Amino acid sequence: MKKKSNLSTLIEYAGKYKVLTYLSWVLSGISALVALVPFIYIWKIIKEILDNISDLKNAENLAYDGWMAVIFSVLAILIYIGALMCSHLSAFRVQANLRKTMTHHITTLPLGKIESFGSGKLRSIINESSGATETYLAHQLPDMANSFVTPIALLFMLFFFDWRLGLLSLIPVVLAFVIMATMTGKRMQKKMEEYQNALNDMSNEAVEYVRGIPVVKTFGQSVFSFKRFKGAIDRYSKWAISYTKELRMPMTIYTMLINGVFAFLISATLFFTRDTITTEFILNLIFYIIITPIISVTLTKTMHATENNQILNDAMNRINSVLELEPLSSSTTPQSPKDGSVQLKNVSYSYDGKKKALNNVSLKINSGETVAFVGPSGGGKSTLANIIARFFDPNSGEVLIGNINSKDISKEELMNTVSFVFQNSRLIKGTIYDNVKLGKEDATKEQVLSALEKAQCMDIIDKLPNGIDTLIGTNGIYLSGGECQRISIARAILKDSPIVILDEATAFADPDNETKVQQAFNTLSKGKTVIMIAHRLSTVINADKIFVINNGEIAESGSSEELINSNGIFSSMWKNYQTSVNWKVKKEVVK
Ligand SMILES: Nc1ncnc2c1ncn2[C@@H]1O[C@H](COP(=O)(O)OP(=O)(O)OP(=O)(O)O)[C@@H](O)[C@H]1O
Repeated sequence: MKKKSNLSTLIEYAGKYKVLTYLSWVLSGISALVALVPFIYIWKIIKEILDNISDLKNAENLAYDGWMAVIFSVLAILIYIGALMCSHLSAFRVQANLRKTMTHHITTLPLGKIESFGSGKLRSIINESSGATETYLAHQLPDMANSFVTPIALLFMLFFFDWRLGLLSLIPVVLAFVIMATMTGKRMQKKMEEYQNALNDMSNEAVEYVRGIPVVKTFGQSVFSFKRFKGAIDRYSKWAISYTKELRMPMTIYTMLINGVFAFLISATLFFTRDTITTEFILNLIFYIIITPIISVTLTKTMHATENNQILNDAMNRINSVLELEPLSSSTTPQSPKDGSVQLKNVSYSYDGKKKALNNVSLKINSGETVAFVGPSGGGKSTLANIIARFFDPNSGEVLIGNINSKDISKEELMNTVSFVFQNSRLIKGTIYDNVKLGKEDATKEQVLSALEKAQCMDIIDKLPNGIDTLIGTNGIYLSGGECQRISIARAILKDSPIVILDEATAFADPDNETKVQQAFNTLSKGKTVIMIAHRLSTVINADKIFVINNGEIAESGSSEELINSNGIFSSMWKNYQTSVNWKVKKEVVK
């Protein structure tokens, strides 16, 4: 099947408004034609002046022709405005529909894929790339229709008035075209690509540099940290200098040819018509001198058309990179989980198709059990928890929630069955009430307050100016990491799902916060199946079962007592932990 061009794909997004896009081209083309009519009246004016040079009183039509030139100029502008109105109406539709399609598509994607893609990149594609399509459709396309019609009409006019002058004025234009082709060919497209890369590189390094400033300041590394940023600037400037040098000669010749058509015309015609010069010929010559600069304007617009197409292709490639992300499959005959158990059967997963983050993992967690995933950093604990919450589907194997394959449970029911409290909980920009109510749409204010109380959040509410109706994220009202996590726990308490996954924070700023988060966790966990991604061993000791995850596999499993006595990975982690606790205690005593 023939692949649709980016432009036709884009126009489809206008729906029934796409007719306006076509209309804008037609109007813009007509405006280009009408814009040439005043030149004919100018020709008539010059003719009348030359014919009546001895007594200008006889030139009776001067005022009429002058007015006609003005009327047609205004008419051309009005038609062009009409074209732009049509193109804008359609382009805004396209932009809005593209954004809607992309945001809707994002809601169907696995959460893990969105995280991997990067929220910054997604935001930039939704805003900027769709914005680029609006500029293209609203302005550049009608202009391109205009600059397509103008040269054809001009060509016709050039040959109509005097074919010899027409031919002469075309010589520099053809030469300019040849030079333009060398400047926009394949090699130059590659150069443009290099330019985009150098630019991206420089802006990435700039962001990294700014991000790293606190570390740089702390460690007094100002010169070294600037090195990479400077390297990117140097690479860009080297590219810019070589590009400019390469284009220096063709660009100079191009500009001279395109702007010097009139000079060429004068000298060439004077040379060829030394003996046979007539008034009519002078008239035509003046007319050609007036009209040929339009060629340069149109040609320059054509040159930009290539650049505009490149920008559109780049935007469409980015938009497609989002739309081509595969959504989560959903079952046509969804089933409900039978209980709060979790089972994995031979689950494997790889982020990049090469290295396995999980390798043939099988495990069973009974309803109501509290289990902990522990193990070295990068072992696969988070990946395992993400697969259970269906942030990803495994490459092979099955995940059963309440004895039902998670793919056969509707997305809504799965969300109601599994709660995930993240380590770095992010809150949405809204009131505390809005944030907690996300856990249960139809919750009453009393239920929200009770959840906040159970999650040890009352001290947070008390210090906020408007209590639970305080808008967070604005007016200098921000919460600490531990406070955000407690609000998220309140949300999970309100949701009251049978399975809870807790990604434990690695460190707390103060002991009071730590105790409160711990108490909130305990309340949330009551009567639930709890899966804890544990980063600190102190919290896992009471778990019913501990799974030690290493290199994407379950290296050991059992109760803390069994594992401590088995001389395996957990046992050595435990010994290290004990030593560090003793060390801390001794330090306290010495103080
Ligand atoms: N989004 C991602 N894209 C690519 N690779 C990833 C991604 N997330 C994790 N990985 C890789 O998968 C492997 C398992 O990582 P995972 O985060 O599951 O480990 P972890 O045990 O939770 O580590 P930590 O305790 O440091 O959080 C690691 O090799 C990691 O580099």
